Amino acid sequence: MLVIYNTLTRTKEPFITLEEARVKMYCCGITTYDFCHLGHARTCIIWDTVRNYLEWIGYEVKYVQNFTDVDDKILSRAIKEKTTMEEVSNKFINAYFEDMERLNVKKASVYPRVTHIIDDIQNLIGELEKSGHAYLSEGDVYFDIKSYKDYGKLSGRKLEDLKAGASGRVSLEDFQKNKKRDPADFAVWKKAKPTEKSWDSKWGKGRPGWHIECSAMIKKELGETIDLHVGGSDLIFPHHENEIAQSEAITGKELSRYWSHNGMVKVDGEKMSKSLGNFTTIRELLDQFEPMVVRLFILQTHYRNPLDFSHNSLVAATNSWQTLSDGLLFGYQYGEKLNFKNNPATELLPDLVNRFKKAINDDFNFAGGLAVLFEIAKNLRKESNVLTHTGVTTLSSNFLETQWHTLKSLAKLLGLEANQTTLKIELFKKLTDEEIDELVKKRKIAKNAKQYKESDLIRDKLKENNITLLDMSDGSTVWHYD
Ligand SMILES: Nc1ncnc2c1ncn2[C@@H]1O[C@H](COP(=O)(O)OP(=O)(O)OP(=O)(O)O)[C@@H](O)[C@H]1O
Ligand SMILES: [Zn+2]
Repeated sequence: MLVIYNTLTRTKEPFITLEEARVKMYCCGITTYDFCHLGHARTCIIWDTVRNYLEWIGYEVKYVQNFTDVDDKILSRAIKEKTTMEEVSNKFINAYFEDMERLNVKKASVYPRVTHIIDDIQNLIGELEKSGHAYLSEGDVYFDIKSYKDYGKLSGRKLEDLKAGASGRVSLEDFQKNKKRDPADFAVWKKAKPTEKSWDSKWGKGRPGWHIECSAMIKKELGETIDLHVGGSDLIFPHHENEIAQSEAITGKELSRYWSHNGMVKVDGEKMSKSLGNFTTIRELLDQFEPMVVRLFILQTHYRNPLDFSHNSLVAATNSWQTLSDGLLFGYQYGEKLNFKNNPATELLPDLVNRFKKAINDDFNFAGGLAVLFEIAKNLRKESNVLTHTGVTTLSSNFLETQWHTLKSLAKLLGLEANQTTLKIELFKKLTDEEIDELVKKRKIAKNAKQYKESDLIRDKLKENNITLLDMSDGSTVWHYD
């Protein structure tokens, strides 16, 4: 039985869905004003893996992730680059998909964008206003926090603390100017300056506030109550608290049964973030490390804990990936010699599967699941050494194939794959310098054409031949033997 830590109740609870065998899941996505960094990658990889797992244990999952494509930061970038918010957003949404594909993050079922659902957002604000939960003030519409008695239930914050501005995130300015009734009231609709991109509304020209978009998107795509709402822990307050207030004030029903939050990626103890300038973009990272190394690095730490990023921690993950990929490549290397049947319907080894499931069923302990995979990978590597040195193995071919198949299937579920390629590079064959140069050239062409799967594959294949590539700042690539 799967149990999940619920931020709302601060306990682990059995996961029981609203409808049998179905999960309605929502994740707060990115604001589209820059390339994604490792922090964003963590959030996306964790919830992608959760979604894969839920599907594997038999749920049909509708997974919705939004793009915030209206925001002050997008606007200021558009002004700086003399372009539109739409252009800026499109560029970074495309970049997002490229990065995620490389990290093996599956596409969500739907990606709503703020600019596509302005009508729904306005309708929701209209409902809030009509029911006395929101009020118009000088062109802005604010949510009236006092009108919702449960405010603070997710974060455990008290309204009195918020009033005192204790959180440091509540703007007192509008309150002091008498625009807001309460310091903690937040904007659901913001009046636009004449030069800004805006939409007509009954409150005048303006744009939606940040929090209201998620309430509107959830309602539109998933309904009044969902099973699982996820996101980074930095969003618990105020964003998720405000989502709850807006949605529940109207429906009187809970917005989500379970609230799950992943910990932050940190650098020297501080959140990796654009504003602090301590971030490493996914693409920068993938110039140095294989995508699977990044994915493994993330899954090795429990999702609720903070994750410290350093170059050395990724080097350590590279070594772990080497072990795992040795196991994952076993059948490709020796399958022919050992007469593997390659039957996709091969049963997985039940004992290993049960241990893997037991770990993950305990609040998505992927690290526990990985421990099972490492055990299999090490066994296979041992056999691989025996085969290389003696040419024979004492274990039955059937047993080895089932182990390999189990490893491959469970690793795939975690998004970890060491696929054989259509590229004709023979494993462990000594490549000539010319062959290596040719492959480096091919990789560059693939990279320039944004065919990252292909370019990553070439680098991985060279790595398997103990050749490391270094991308230099002048755009050239040099290689050396490890
Ligand atoms: N350092 C981090 N570690 C883990 N998750 C993060 C981190 N930074 C942002 N996220 C998550 O990524 C998702 C998208 O966030 P969003 O686009 O709002 O980022 P952001 O807060 O603007 O980023 P930044 O703080 O770098 O400006 C959210 O679920 C958020 O919780
Ligand atoms: Zn949200």
